[in-house]
Parts: sequence; C-alpha cells; structure tokens
Amino acid sequence: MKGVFVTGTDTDVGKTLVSAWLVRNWAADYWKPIQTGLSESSDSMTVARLAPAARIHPPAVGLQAPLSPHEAARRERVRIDLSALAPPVTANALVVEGAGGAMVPINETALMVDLMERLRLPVVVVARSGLGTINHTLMTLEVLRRRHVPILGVVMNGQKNPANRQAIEHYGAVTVLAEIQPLPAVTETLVASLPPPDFPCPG
Ligand SMILES: Nc1ncnc2c1ncn2[C@@H]1O[C@H](COP(=O)(O)OP(=O)(O)OP(=O)(O)O)[C@@H](O)[C@H]1O
Ligand SMILES: C[C@H](N)[C@H](N)CCCCCC(=O)O
Ligand SMILES: [Mg+2]
Repeated sequence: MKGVFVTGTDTDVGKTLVSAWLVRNWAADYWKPIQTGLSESSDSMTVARLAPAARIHPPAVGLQAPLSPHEAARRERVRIDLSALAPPVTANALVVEGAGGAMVPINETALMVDLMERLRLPVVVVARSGLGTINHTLMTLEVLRRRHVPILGVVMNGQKNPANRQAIEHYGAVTVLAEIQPLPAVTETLVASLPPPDFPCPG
C-alpha cells in the first residue's frame, strides 16, 4: 500500500491540515479510520474543503462524542475492533489520519499505535513548533520505535523554531520533513499556496 499514516504529538496539532497538504500534492486519497465528534465538522469534511479533487474514503467508525475513541465508543455502547479498520481499496496513494496521538486508546486493549502497526504505512508525526514540543515529539518517536513502526519524519506546525527543530532532529534521530507556518486562515487557497513537500510519497 502506498502512502503514509499521519499521527501527531497530540490532538489539535495540525494532522488534518498536513493530511490535506499531502493529499493535494501527492494526488492521494484520504481516510480517517475513526472519527469522533461527529456533531462537529469532521476531518473528512475539512479535507474535502481543502483538497476538493481528492478521493475521500468514509471513516470505518464514526462516533458522536468529541472524545477519545475508546470513551466515545463506550458512551454509545459499541466496541471498536481493530479488524474492522481495514484500509479502503485504492490504486492511489493513501493518507491515513489517526485520532489524536499515538497512545490514544481504541478499545480496552488496543491503542492508535496498534493500528499503525497493522497498516504498516510509514508514519509522519505532526508536532507543534513551540515550547513543550521536544518532549512530546521524542516520546511519540519512542513509542513508534518500540513497536517497530516505520517513521518517515516529523512535520513541525507553527512559528519557525530552529532550536526546537535542531533538538528534535538531534535527540530524535529523525528528519524534520517540513515546517508549516501559521496561516491567517485555513482555506484551500492558502493550503495550495504552501510550498509542496520536498519528500516523495512512500511506496
Ligand atoms: N498552520 C496553521 N495555521 C493556522 N491554523 C492552523 C494551522 N494548523 C492547524 N490549524 C488550525 O488548528 C486547528 C487544529 O488543526 P487540525 O484540525 O489540523 O488538528 P488535528 O491534529 O487534525 O486535530 P484532531 O486531533 O482533532 O484530528 C484547526 O482549527 C486548524 O484549522
Ligand atoms: C475529538 C478530537 N478532535 C479527536 N478526534 C480525538 C482526540 C482524542 C484525544 C485523547 C487523549 O489523548 O486524551
Ligand atoms: Mg484531524
């Protein structure tokens, strides 16, 4: 399977923005396996807005509460089974976006990193650029390496911070693939104006 799994050091770090940026530039499909918070605008709707030409595959699981998948599922008296999260069939590359970060629970035993392990796609870690990101990024990388999940690199999202970039690359033994600057608004035009990724889509 061609493509990447986009995880983050946290929720709200810019995974959907980065996913839309990759989808646009790689003419890839998009898939959010587990969407919680259905009452709000979904990530798939956001990617459809930012990358209108993209083929968007529906989530395998959609839950109402804007919470961790395991808790949102509990509140709806359902259980998310990893085997139900089979990737869509496509000849295109696939950008898969996780929910929250790598250690987010899916059910009573499985975590988001278990899904990454099953899908075996190289992982892009989206990280904030500011104070606190070094710890969060290094911990995320540690979790991925412990599970032998292939890491493509880190995308830093926010004001440029050369010292934090250097620390993440040095202590994380990882490449910062891109630095996405704060946009005045997240619109298709402005996402299209971002420099394209200077790294190829794996596979
Ligand atoms: N570089 C940026 N410039 C301006 N706004 C941004 C930028 N990156 C992200 N945002 C905004 O920050 C919020 C969080 O971004 P996003 O939804 O991509 O995070 P996420 O990691 O996908 O969150 P979730 O864990 O809910 O999927 C959104 O409102 C998004 O529009
Ligand atoms: C609802 C939110 N936008 C995400 N989809 C889910 C984030 C789960 C985070 C769980 C946690 O790390 O505490
Ligand atoms: Mg998102």
